[in-house]
Parts: sequence; C-alpha cells; structure tokens
Amino acid sequence: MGIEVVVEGLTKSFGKQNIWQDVTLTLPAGEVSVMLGPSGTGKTVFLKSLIGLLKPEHGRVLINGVDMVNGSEKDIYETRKLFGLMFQDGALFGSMNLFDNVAFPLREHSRKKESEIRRIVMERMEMVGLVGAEGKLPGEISGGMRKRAGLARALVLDPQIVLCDEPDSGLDPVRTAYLSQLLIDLNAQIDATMLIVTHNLDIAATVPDNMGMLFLRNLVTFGPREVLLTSSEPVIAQFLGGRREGPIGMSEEKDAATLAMEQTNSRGLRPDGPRTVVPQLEPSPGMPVRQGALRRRERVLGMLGQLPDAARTAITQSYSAPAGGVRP
Ligand SMILES: Nc1ncnc2c1ncn2[C@@H]1O[C@H](COP(=O)(O)OP(=O)(O)OP(=O)(O)O)[C@@H](O)[C@H]1O
Repeated sequence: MGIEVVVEGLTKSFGKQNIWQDVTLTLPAGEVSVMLGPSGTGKTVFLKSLIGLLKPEHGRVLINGVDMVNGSEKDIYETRKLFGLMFQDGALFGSMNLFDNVAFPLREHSRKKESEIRRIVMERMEMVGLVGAEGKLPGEISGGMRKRAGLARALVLDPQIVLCDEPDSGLDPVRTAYLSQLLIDLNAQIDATMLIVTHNLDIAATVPDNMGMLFLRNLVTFGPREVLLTSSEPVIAQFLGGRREGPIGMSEEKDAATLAMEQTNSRGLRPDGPRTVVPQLEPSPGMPVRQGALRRRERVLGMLGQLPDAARTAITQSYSAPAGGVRP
C-alpha cells in the first residue's frame, strides 16, 4: 500500500523570489491526487521538494517519519527509493532502447540478476502497453509512447509514491484519455500514493480522488475532488473553466483595474452556475478494485460535515449513484 505524505508549512524561495509559502496538505495513502496551477506557480518545484531534491527554507515533508527537508542525507536517500518519478518528456536516454531505459533503475539500484530484470521490465512494459516496442530507440517512437516508457521506468522499483510531472504534455486528447485510464489502472494494480501535476482539465475532472491548486505563492486549496470541481472561488472556477475572465492573467495575476473592467463588461453574460461533477474513472474491466478509492470513501464520508454544501451534495450523489463512483 502507498504511504501517506504529510506536508507542513512548506515555504520555498530562490534568492529573493518566493515561489510558495506555508503549503500544508496530506496526500492520503494510496489515493490519486492532482496539483493544478497556472504556469510558473512552482508545481515542479513542489514535486522536487517532496523527494528532497530541493530544500525549502521552512516546513517539513514527512514520509514514514522521515523529514525530506531537514532529515539526514542517509534517511532522505533511503526514503527516495520509495518514489517513482515520471518527468514531462519521459526523460529517456536517447541512445538506449526502451528495454534498457526501463531496466536502468533496476541495474543501478538493485542487485537483481538479468533474468529477474527481464521479467520485471516486461511486466511493466505490459502494464503500459509497450510490449513489442522494447527494442526501439526513444527517437523512433511517438511522444505518447515515450511517456508510457517513462511511466514504466518509474514503476520498476515498485514505488509506493508515484509523482508524475505533466504526463499529458504534448499528447492529443485521445492519447490523454488513454493515459488517464492508464493512471487509474496502475493505481488499482499497485495501490501507490500518486501525485500528478497537470494543466489538463479532463485529467483534473476524471482522474484524481483529491485536488489542489497553487496560485500567487499560496496553496489555494487541497481536498476531495468535489470541493474544487464545485468551488465558486474565482481563481479555481476560472482555471477549471479554462476562461480568460478572472484573476489569472497571461503573466499570472491581473491588475485590479483590468479585473474590475472585465467584471463590469461580463456581468450577466456568463453566469457562474454550479458546475457538474463528472464521474471519476473506474479501473478497466478485469483490474482489481482500487483500495485507495475504498479508503477514500470512508475518509471523505467521515469529513462531510466540514465540507461546503455543493461538495457535500456532489459526494453524496456520487456515492449513492448506481453506476460510477465506488461500489460499496
Ligand atoms: N533551480 C532553480 N533556481 C532558480 N529558480 C528556479 C529554479 N527552479 C525553478 N525556478 C523558478 O521557480 C518558478 C516555478 O517553476 P516551476 O517549474 O516549478 O513552475 P511550474 O508551476 O511547474 O510551471 P509549468 O506549469 O510552466 O511547468 C519559476 O519562476 C522558475 O523560474
């Protein structure tokens, strides 16, 4: 089962540039979470801080009792082995075929025999639908295949926490839909805690159990998917609606005058009614039941009283619907 990741009061700056401050959230064990945010709000910096590659100046990241910010280098190094990382471009070695790329972490970090390495690599290649392509070089395959190879490589060391940085970037909508299903199927199979950074609204709407958003150096919110999907918070509604109107501008924040003019001009034209919450993806037929989804159901039903009305209604409806949601 995946491991809970507890983030407490995390603040990161580069020199005088503060990236975000006082970020506090918990990635529940074995659940899938998504972090949204306009470009440049520090989502990648956040992922790197979770694995201890970047050092925030304040706060803690607790994983199995190890603080990835202030812990000893030895503890951080050991804990990092629990992670599987999938970078935006797959980050494959161009001169190695897919088999060797996927086998790389096993050859570097384990003492397994080649026969065992072969078994694991082929199993992961099958998980991501790449059997038959193992002899190809990264330059000979499509972007979508490269991403899936990156995902296979992220999985070879049996990670308990999987971080995916914009797994959809450069993919067409159909490939993105397949990738969304693949992420849910993987979660069903390995029960790892997953955090996906994305701008993709379809992934945000259909994949995660939980969602958060970074904006203007703060975590706007983090919680069950229904909280964000029904939120009337202007920045969240604008982002999830993919609209120009709202506080997010081309270079992150609009000035007050532009915002006021926009609100006057658009008054009455674009009512912000409650948005519909589409059902979350379920594992494909034949896949195991997602244990994270079962745990999430208990967790979220236990916190209903603390949630806004719209989210509470959406959660109650999704768990009482005969199809979709998690079957009891
Ligand atoms: N090592 C570094 N040194 C200095 N500044 C950095 C470093 N890494 C990132 N930054 C800065 O931190 C900010 C956030 O970058 P980051 O890549 O995390 O954004 P992001 O939200 O992932 O963006 P995008 O969605 O466009 O990928 C940027 O202004 C970037 O220039």
